[in-house]
Amino acid sequence: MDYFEYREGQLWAEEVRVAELVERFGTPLYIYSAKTLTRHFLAFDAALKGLDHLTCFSVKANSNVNLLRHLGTLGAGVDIVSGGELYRAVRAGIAPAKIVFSGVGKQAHEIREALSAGILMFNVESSQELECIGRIAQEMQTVARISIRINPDVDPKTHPYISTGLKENKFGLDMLEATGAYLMARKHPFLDPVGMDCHIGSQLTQIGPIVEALEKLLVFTDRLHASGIAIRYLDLGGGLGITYDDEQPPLPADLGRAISTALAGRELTVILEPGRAIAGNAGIMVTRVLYTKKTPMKHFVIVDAAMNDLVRPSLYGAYHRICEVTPTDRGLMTVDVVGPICESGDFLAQNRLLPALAPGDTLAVFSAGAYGFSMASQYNSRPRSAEVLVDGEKSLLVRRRETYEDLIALEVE
Ligand SMILES: Cc1ncc(COP(=O)(O)O)c(C=O)c1O
Ligand SMILES: N[C@@H](CCCC[NH3+])C(=O)O
Repeated sequence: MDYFEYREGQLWAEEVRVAELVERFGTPLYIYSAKTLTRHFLAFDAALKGLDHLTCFSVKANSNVNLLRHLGTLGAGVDIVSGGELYRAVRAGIAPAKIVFSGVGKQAHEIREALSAGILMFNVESSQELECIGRIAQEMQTVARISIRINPDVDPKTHPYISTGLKENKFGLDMLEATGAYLMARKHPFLDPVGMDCHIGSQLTQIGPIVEALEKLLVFTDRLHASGIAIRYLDLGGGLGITYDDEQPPLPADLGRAISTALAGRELTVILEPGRAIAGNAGIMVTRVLYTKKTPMKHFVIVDAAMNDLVRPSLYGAYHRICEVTPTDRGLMTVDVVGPICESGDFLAQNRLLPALAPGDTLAVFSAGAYGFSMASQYNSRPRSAEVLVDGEKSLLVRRRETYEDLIALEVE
């Protein structure tokens, strides 16, 4: 459930008219709902009630500092995958003790930065990375808490580009190699193996694969326990899907119940790293129709947002619901909604039934709060859009629209 709704013949973001935000800030425009973020974050918190737990929002889904700060005030930790994300998290006031660091290619300077900050733990993705963290921790004379990311070889039944827990994927270690890594870490004076991690994929619409992975991990923690390695943190990653179209993904409460059942009697702190399930339906992107165009084959609606603003349709063929900001009763037409970028892959929707549109109309692209702005680029030298955070009747510009000067600011002329 989210707080974008049609009332009095127009679209509202909480208590603010979307049309008013468009007048103030222009298009393309990302609009987030603070109440929706809160609701989704608290749903995870409630789902894990009764268990020691930490919900670490996945910064890659939406890395706006203001949004991170909002989640931080609710008690969120974060999952980061780069020094840049660490920088954002610290700027947002996230307690370092609530930060976990994932990713297959952590660089030496990023490891140093994370150790200096005092993060909770590194989710280690290879034996070489573990050695590197050990070396750096020794140089810095500090102990690095680590968790090994296990690749459980479970099919998450999602888009192949965002499936991460199959043995052909680059993520994590298989259990044999992980055993060696844990034994190495146990002996190392500057490594403390405190956790076990897995993240099998994103936009998961079934709970079964997560439970299958969890059960494999629990068997492994028992084996390690027998070798004197006590796992304290079990990080199950993110991955819960959201409704873009007609999917009915499991709710955080379903996941919570499955975890509680599987963990019965164990003393583990559970960490989850949701990104999309918290931010996805807490954001929309608004765009304006520039032109319409009829060819012998198709009707095109050319809008001012493009694949540089929201790449998911082009990259994954992803579906995003698109509706008029101010609905009309014009007749329906099948159209492609396309952007100004010089690529045929630049579309927001294909063969979509929409009311006959005209230049100047505004459209809301829903479910754009996760992997929307965070994946935006300046391709075709298009300044990136503005972002606004709405909270009740208040609206705050949390990132201004880029200018032409911004486009070349880092270039050396
Ligand atoms: C390690 C890790 N944790 C968490 C997430 C967040 O996933 P999601 O947005 O599907 O919850 C991702 C992205 O898939 C990830 O790679
Ligand atoms: N970027 C993806 C999700 C990838 C998750 C990253 N591990 C999306 O837009 O759906």
